[in-house]
Amino acid sequence: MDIYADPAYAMATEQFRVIADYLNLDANIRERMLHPKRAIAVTLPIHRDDGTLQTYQGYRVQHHLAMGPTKGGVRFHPGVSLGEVAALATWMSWKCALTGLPYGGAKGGVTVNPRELSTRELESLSRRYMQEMIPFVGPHTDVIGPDMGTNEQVMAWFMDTYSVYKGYAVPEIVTGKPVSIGGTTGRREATGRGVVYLVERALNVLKMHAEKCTAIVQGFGNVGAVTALGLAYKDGMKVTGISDAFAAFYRADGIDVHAAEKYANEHGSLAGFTEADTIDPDELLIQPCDVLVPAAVEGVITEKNAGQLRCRILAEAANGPTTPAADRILFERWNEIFVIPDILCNAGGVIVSYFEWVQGLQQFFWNESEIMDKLFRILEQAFTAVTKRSREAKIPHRVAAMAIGVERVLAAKRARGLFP
Ligand SMILES: NC(=O)C1=CN([C@@H]2O[C@H](COP(=O)(O)OP(=O)(O)OC[C@H]3O[C@@H](n4cnc5c(N)ncnc54)[C@H](OP(=O)(O)O)[C@@H]3O)[C@@H](O)[C@H]2O)C=CC1
Ligand SMILES: O=C(O)CCC(=O)C(=O)O
Repeated sequence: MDIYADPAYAMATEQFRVIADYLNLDANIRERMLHPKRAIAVTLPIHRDDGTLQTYQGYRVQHHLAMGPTKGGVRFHPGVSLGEVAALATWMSWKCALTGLPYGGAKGGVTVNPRELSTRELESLSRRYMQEMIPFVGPHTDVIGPDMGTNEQVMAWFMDTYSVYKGYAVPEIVTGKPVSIGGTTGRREATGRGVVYLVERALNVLKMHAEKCTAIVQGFGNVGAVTALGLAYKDGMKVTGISDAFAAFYRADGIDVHAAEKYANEHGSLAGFTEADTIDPDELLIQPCDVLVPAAVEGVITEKNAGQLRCRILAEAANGPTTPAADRILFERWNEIFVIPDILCNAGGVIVSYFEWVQGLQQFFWNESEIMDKLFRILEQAFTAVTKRSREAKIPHRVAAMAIGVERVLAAKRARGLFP
């Protein structure tokens, strides 16, 4: 659809076409399954600290409503567009269905560089975004969570704005919020810990030993940093490469990831980190390693570099890191590169968000080991289902993962009589 014209939406559309062909879906069903149910675009005016009024563009896309409320994060990033948000919402649908969560997919975003805002400006923007969304979201309609550029504090402002409007605390409107206001233990680390768990499962299938492996992680935010720390200090891997939006680093003998984390926390980015050599960010992705983890933006594995990747496992922690053209190359290399597709690889975040929502609705809280046990059980089921389907049908992991998700959404829509 033209209103969603964007490279990310073109990717989501093309990926869906591959699955629809594989599942032999007829044309009417394809249309009905792919296009988002609702798209909301809002203008967000805020007063800057210098007294000027500035407007930002915000979005929320709710992909389908057949299985429960919609669910997904809100992204604050300069590259946000309606089409990107629609793509991310679509991927959320397949991810939630693959992992058995009772949700349709959603995503939100604001076209802004949050680094350019003061804390007061960021609070104003976050509150205004939630104010504009109040008619369209709710604990049983659409449940908001974090994504790139947003964090626990932003979730707390969202929750407070919604609760003040309602007149009572509604923690279950938002997940990824601080534990002090009804957040869950384990959400902050959930996505990265899920990535680490799935990498361990892939190593197990490939009969590889973590302590003999090297890893490169692109992106050093919530997901990338937790993943790099887990691979290094839980699994004993040598992390030879890391990067963020400002700089990329490589060290064949291994990077001290704790030192990098400390540096990034103190300086706001990895730029200027001296305990590894700088490297061109594009070159970083094609260095030899056992595990490559893109954990930043979409479309970084392309037809240009897919043939040059020298990893054994590609763990897609980011949403949509691999373009369809790159995918075709990876399909040909599927005996060389074990792909953990994004909708499986980064599902730990939304799974623990689901636990947070359930705990909020019940006002009954679980401890961290209960959360992690339940998280790993769901990831294990999804990993087993994807690899089994792939093995039996001789299809790549992404096709298997998406096919399971799409089939489940289709089954729900059929059961409700949404198709004639
Ligand atoms: N947070 C979550 O729970 C979930 C996140 N995801 C996905 O994981 C990915 C990362 O999200 P998250 O960690 O939350 O986001 P954060 O905002 O916490 O971190 C993003 C990281 O990516 C870096 N980055 C941005 N652009 C580039 C680039 N072009 N090259 C290299 N690094 C870059 C940022 O650098 P800098 O800080 O310098 O800007 C930052 O280190 C996204 O695709 C997101 O959709 C998926 C599931 C759940
Ligand atoms: O926890 C959430 O709802 C956000 C998760 C998310 O946005 C994602 O999985 O991409």
